[in-house]
Parts: sequence; C-alpha cells; structure tokens
Amino acid sequence: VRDVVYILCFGLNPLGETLIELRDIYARFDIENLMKDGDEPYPRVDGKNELKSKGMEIEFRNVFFKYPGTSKMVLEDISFKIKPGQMVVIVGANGSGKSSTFKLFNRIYDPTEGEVLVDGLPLSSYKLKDVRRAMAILRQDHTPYPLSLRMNIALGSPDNENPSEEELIKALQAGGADRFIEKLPKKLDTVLDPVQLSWLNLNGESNDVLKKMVADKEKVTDVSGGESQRLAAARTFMRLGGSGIRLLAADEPTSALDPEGEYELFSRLKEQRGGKTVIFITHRFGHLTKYADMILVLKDGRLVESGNHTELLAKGGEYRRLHDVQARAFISLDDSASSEMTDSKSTSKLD
Ligand SMILES: Nc1ncnc2c1ncn2[C@@H]1O[C@H](COP(=O)(O)OP(=O)(O)OP(=O)(O)O)[C@@H](O)[C@H]1O
Repeated sequence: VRDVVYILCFGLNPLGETLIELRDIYARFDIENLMKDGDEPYPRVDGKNELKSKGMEIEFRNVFFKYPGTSKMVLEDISFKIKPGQMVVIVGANGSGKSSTFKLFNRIYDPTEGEVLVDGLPLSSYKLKDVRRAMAILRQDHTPYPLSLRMNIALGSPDNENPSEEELIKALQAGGADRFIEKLPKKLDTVLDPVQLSWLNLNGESNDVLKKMVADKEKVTDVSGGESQRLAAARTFMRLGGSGIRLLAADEPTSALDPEGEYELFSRLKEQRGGKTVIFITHRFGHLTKYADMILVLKDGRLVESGNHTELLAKGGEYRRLHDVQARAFISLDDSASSEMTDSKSTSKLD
C-alpha cells in the first residue's frame, strides 16, 4: 500500500485527488472488507437530535479474545465502562493484553466472545466509517508515509484535505515536530522515507520512465524514532482540531521520546482534549497515571484492578508492584548519584 500511495503521489497530486484515486483502487480490485459493517450512523441519532456529549462512552462486557488462527485466549473476561470525557490509562506488564484491548475498541478485530459497546450500542452495529471518523488514534507503529511532511500531517485532518499553513504549523507545534522540521532544507516539502524500488522491476522488466522519476526525486531524509513519533503526534493534533472527534486513543505515544518531550506532549494532549474521552496505554508511571480518572491494570490477559492512582497505590496489588519497580529504579539512581557525590567529595578531601 505504501508503494501504491507513493506512485499516486509522484505527480504531487493535490491530496484530495490522491485519496480519491486510492479509494478507487480498492473499489476497482474489489478488495473484500472482512469486517462486517453495521448500519447505525455514529454519533447516534436520538430522535432528531444527535446525542450531545463531546466524548465517547466505551464499555467492554465479558470480552474474551484470541487472534484469528490462534488458540490462546489473550483477553479473558474483561469488563469495564469508560464514561464520556474520562481520561483512562491502561497499564500492565509486557504481553498483558494492553494493545489487544486497544485493537478491539477501534475495531481492528471483533471480540471472540462478549461485547464492546459504544454509547450503549454494540460497536459492530455502527457504520465503521462513521465511528472511526470520530476517533483520533495514535499507534505505536508510527512510520511516516512516503509523502511530503505537509501531506503526512494533512492526512490527519478529518474534514479538510487542504489545511492552511497556519493550521499545519499549529499541529506541528503541538506535536513538538516544529523544531526538527525547521532544520530540514525543504521544511514541510521534504519527502520522507526510502521507497522500496522493487515495483520498478515488475515482471522482471525495468521501467525506465519510473526510474528517471525516482532519480529526479528529492533525496530521502531520514528521521529518528522520536522525530517520527512527533510527526505522528502532529498528525493526531491535526485530527483532534477537526470536528466530530470524540475519542483520543494513544498506544505508547511517547516510547521514543525523551522525558521532556514526553512531558510536553502529554501536557498539550491534556490541554487540547476538550471534553473528549481519552485512553492512553503506557509503561511509564508518572504524568499520566496521576491525572487519570481511571487506571485499568491488566495482567496475563485479565483485568486485575481498576481505580485511580491513590486508590490503587493504597490497595497494594499489581499497580503498586509495577509502580514500585519504577520508583525503586529512581531511588537507586538517586542513591548511586548521591554516593558518587559522596565519593567525589571524599576523593577531593583525600586529594
Ligand atoms: N497479531 C498477533 N497474533 C497472535 N498473538 C498476538 C498478536 N499480537 C499479540 N499477540 C499476543 O497477545 C498477547 C497480548 O499481547 P499485547 O500486545 O496485547 O500485550 P501488551 O500488554 O500490549 O504488550 P507490550 O507491553 O509488550 O506492548 C501476547 O501473548 C502476544 O504474544
């Protein structure tokens, strides 16, 4: 798909045309959508009026899940309810089922048993397009598209294919991507990411015209993991600024960021979320967990605890254990730092 997007964008089509062409490709090849679509519009229409809330309510009811073609249940009997506008953090050790939970509420998969409900109706009953349109999702796999930076960010906008320079800059600043883009020679017009050139040799025949087009293209600029994460965050802010977004969900959005970058990103997400429901998955305790209305703690595919930071610390269970492991790392760092200081003082005394 990345190569197809690149081919479509070779002539640097306006974004709108590109997206239409991409949609046509799916239609032309009649690619089957394995996810059965519902027919309920989202947001729900209540009589003549749409439900007024700015956030999305999400409920898991006795959800069990195993990945298609596998036998291991990775989520077992998960039940919780997130109220509209709440900020929720999902924590747990590696492999505890956080990302799998994430994939169910944005309907990448359907549960094997049980139900995921959105605003009181099964998620599967809604038109998928409508419900996804109401979500701003920031995933772990944040590889930029092989398009200009401008297009990479504009793609986030739910209702405006050609956002203004001002809107783009606002999103870049919010995502913390403005400083590194400013340093690139072509700034927002930089095209990122090397493109697999295998398609130039389809059926063993090289295509000289395409080869020349590639040679004429801007040389690739590489970005670090953290920069690419900032870019994905900018795209998400572009989406958050659009109309109709009710859920912001982010799966470890700061894993590649330095502590300052992480703090800034979370602060801006909190500032700009309005009344939207927010769900974060994180391994790091601190900024997020302290402010969360509810923390869901997963262990081996089960929801073992839920509550706020203070309640869960007082409970002394899995959350406390995970929290203390991180806290101990800081305490031992402090200890070694202070012992280093003592050592250096004693050395200097000896000197
Ligand atoms: N695509 C997949 N196919 C089969 N099993 C999978 C798939 N993705 C994840 N799993 C399995 O599901 C279980 C839960 O994984 P998941 O990624 O949800 O955990 P996680 O809590 O997000 O872990 P991490 O903190 O490492 O990201 C694991 O045992 C994992 O091996």
